[in-house]
Amino acid sequence: MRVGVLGATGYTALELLKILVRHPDVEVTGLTTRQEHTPHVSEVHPSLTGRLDLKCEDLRTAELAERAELVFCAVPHGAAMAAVPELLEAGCKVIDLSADYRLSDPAVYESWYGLVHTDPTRLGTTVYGLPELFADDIPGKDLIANPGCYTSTSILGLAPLLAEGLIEPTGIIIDAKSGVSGAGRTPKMTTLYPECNESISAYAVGRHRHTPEIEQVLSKVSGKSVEVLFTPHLVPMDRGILATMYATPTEQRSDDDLLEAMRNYYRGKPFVRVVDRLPATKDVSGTNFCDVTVRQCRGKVLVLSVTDNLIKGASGVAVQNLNLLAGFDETAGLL
Ligand SMILES: NC(=O)C1=CN([C@@H]2O[C@H](COP(=O)(O)OP(=O)(O)OC[C@H]3O[C@@H](n4cnc5c(N)ncnc54)[C@H](OP(=O)(O)O)[C@@H]3O)[C@@H](O)[C@H]2O)C=CC1
Ligand SMILES: CC(=O)N[C@@H](CCC(=O)OP(=O)(O)O)C(=O)O
Repeated sequence: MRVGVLGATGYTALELLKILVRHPDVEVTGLTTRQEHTPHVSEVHPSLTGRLDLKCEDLRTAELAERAELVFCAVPHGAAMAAVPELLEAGCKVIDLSADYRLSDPAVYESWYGLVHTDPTRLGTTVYGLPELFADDIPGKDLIANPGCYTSTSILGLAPLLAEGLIEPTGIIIDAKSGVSGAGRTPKMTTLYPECNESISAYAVGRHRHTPEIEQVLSKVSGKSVEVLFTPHLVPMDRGILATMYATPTEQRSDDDLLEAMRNYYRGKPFVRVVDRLPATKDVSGTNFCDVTVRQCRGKVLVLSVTDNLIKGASGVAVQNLNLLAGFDETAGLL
């Protein structure tokens, strides 16, 4: 399959390209940037030197659609919805790494993102590309909304317990920590080295836009209205997310019972590992794995979940979605 990347100079694009160049069923045929001087991809991403011989070009959407059968949109929200309709109309399949097609209600999108959605009719019908939950909906689709990084990490930890009715759907606390690459390569004050090194801080308290995404998906999984209090933190490391989550059990159960429920839920899912140990971000760094565990402590259920924000949180799951969409082996390029 010929594939292109819109926004090829960013961090998720780099991780995508590192996976795609070793994918047996894919050829990368188009890369875009808004930069006028058409840099070779190895200038932008030196680690790709000798692995991909292609320039990043300021291609029009229609030109990208001519070069590629499927396009990964690795641009910020807002920019994605400006390109996706034209790509689809030109016959391309699209996997959108941004948040533009994840929420099902345009009004919810507008209130959390502060933007009017310019393609609202596709919300609600677009598949949410978290394969561990929605794999059956992905094959053959034209557009996949790739999940957010905090969201996947949190949802994969909580979904089995909610689906099996083992925890209450309200009062769930998600305390999540992310490495700085989660904020992208585009410079921002908060991600300057002296601002974030040797420091940990919470941000977007009570108003982070992954809140409605987590609630939407977990409500679908549990069949009940799920409410979470989600607090993200920036930690001084390159990559990785740890979500520490607290919930009220519906009845007291042993750790072994809870772990067993998780293991049953993820049986046959190659990228979720239910572990006995307390997982660390290093355990999954550079991989498409999500490691999860669960404990019962002082009358609460405690769930720990880790991912690499750029792989299982973005580019790895995007390739997993490509594999399912196109009928390739689900793990192709990813193990
Ligand atoms: N970083 C992460 O861990 C995760 C990111 N995501 C999402 O993936 C997408 C890409 O993120 P990431 O790679 O981190 O971001 P980066 O900031 O690293 O890269 C974004 C890319 O998009 C291009 N770009 C920026 N603004 C615009 C615009 N207005 N129109 C067109 N192109 C633009 C830039 O390229 P140029 O300047 O060369 O044109 C740049 O290469 C975002 O939607 C992000 O929210 C999702 C999950 C995790
Ligand atoms: C550390 C950091 O800044 N992380 C990003 C989340 C990245 C992500 O998944 O963003 P989208 O949902 O927009 O795709 C943030 O909090 O905005």
